[in-house]
Amino acid sequence: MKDCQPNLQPAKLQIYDTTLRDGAQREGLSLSIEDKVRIARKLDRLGVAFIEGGWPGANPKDGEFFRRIQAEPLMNAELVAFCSTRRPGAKANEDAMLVPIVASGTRLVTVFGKSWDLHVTEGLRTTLDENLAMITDTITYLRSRDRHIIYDAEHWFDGYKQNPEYALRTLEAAIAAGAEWLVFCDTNGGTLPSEIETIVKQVGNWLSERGDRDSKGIMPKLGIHTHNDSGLAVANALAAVQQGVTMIQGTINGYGERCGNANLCTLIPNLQLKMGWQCITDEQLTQLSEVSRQVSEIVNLAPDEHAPFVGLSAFAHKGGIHVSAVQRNPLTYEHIAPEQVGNSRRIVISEQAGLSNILSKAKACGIPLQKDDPTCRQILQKIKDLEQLGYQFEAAEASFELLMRDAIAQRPHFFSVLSFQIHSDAARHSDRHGEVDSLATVKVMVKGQEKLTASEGNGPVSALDAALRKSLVKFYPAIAQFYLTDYKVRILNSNAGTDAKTRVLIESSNGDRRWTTVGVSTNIIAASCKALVEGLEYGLMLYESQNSPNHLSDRGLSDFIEQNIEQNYDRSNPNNQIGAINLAN
Ligand SMILES: CC(=O)SCCNC(=O)CCNC(=O)[C@H](O)C(C)(C)COP(=O)(O)OP(=O)(O)OC[C@H]1O[C@@H](n2cnc3c(N)ncnc32)[C@H](O)[C@@H]1OP(=O)(O)O
Ligand SMILES: CC(=O)C(=O)O
Repeated sequence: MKDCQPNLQPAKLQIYDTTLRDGAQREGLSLSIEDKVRIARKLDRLGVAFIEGGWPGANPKDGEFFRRIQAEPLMNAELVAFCSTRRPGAKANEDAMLVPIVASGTRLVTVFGKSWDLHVTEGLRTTLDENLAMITDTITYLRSRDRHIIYDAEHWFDGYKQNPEYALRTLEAAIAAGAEWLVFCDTNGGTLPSEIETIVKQVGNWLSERGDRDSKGIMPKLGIHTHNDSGLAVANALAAVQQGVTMIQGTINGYGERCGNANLCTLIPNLQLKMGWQCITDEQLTQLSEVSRQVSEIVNLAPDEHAPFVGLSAFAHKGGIHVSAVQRNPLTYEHIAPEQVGNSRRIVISEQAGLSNILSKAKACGIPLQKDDPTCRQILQKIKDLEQLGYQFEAAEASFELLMRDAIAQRPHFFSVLSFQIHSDAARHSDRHGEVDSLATVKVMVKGQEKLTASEGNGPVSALDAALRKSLVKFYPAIAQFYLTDYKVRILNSNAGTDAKTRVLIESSNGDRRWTTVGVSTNIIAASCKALVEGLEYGLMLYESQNSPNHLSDRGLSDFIEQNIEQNYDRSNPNNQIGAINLAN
């Protein structure tokens, strides 16, 4: 009877990804066929065992997706089609819903059926016996078409709690019809880990006993599918694994209906690194952070920067005490090595920093600073003073690097803004949204020449940005490649009303790298100007370091700066400071 035992101690867990089906049921997420194909290929490389591609026939995209994958099959994962049991009162072999399922050509089909009597009588408005017949009939039909069946027992835990006898009868129907997998679904996401453990254990025992009685029965394998409505989807999936299930269903980044599904980016590392189960290879695990970010890019949702394991901040250290300790031994503040999941350690600069943060950042920028160098403490004090004034450097790493280089007299000087004026026709703006309504005039000192330039824009900051670029591009053609990728404004003391201080964060890009700069002022245009100017300076510094003959060394930027710094540049000269501002409006 050994082969009738549930598979309680497998060598390998099988990851079943449903990003393309349940993930796509998330509000605000919509996938094109091209998106689905790109995500499927990434999942395939990541090493998941199964990819649920969608419900063929439910919409034209899903059918087309299966055709596309058939034409160029996956390398590792097995593609699975998803559908419900047949409609009440119909026959499976006559149900039009099942035609595209068979036509999708997959070996495996996941059929979801009702386990909860309430759903049968209320959701389907049919009888309990008819629901059993729907399960039997659908699976039998698909088996007759040579399909192998994963049976998703929808609302398993709620159904079992309300009416265990009926819930078990639905499983019996699925097993008798030939389902190879039984997947327990916490569809409403309201179950607690302790309940999951108890119920999976009871059902596992029931299956074992039943297997002992039924000598011809092939014992199905068990799976888990959890939703996150109580914030417990991952914990619930882990609880089920501890009770012997071997298929784990989930989605990348936890996308899914309502609050989402079990997040595979959290589940896989926990299973593999904490519990010792092999899900994907160690090498594939190192792709996890990248896959998480790429998928969020494809679905056009901002990545969760604080996501466990794969988030940008998952290994970011901000407190000076943490940074100091983590540099001595990463185990002090890291539960795993970030590289295991393809993430990396980051040191964040802020008023919470200590010397260790500064030294670590300086090293990363190729700036030779020593702990006993008094400049180090001066930089730290300056950060704390500026953050007190409203600056924030943890997001503005480019501004922080410029500040460090300033402190050690290694900041290259490209230009200075002598003055600027902006004229905004706000009345026109409200009438004709999006049209040019602002004019900026900028006077800069660049390579010994004073240049006065004017430019228009569809707002004061856009006009100022355009005027700055226009005045500089002749001297620094690389500026033509720079563009703004993000502009964030935060009012710091809103109780001061229109006198409030404003912090502006500007993200710039050269198409290859992105960098962020910060400006603070009671005048939003002055704050924007500071951030814009530093954005241009940092971009030029990057460009010239990469294009200087010596740039290929690790210290490319520092070498470049040492060679190019304008020793005679006098920062105490008021003409070299930004801030001579006149606003016409
Ligand atoms: C837990 C889950 O996430 S299950 C997956 C849910 N995913 C989706 O619903 C997305 C894809 N769905 C669709 O595109 C559509 O709902 C379709 C094409 C499947 C069905 O569309 P429609 O025919 O318009 O039905 P509708 O969307 O109103 O769904 C209700 C119908 O589904 C039936 N149904 C619901 N669950 C099941 C089931 N397990 N077995 C059989 N029928 C079911 C209901 O009885 C009802 O049928 P009725 O209208 O004949 O009374
Ligand atoms: C099948 C499924 O998606 C669920 O029960 O949540």
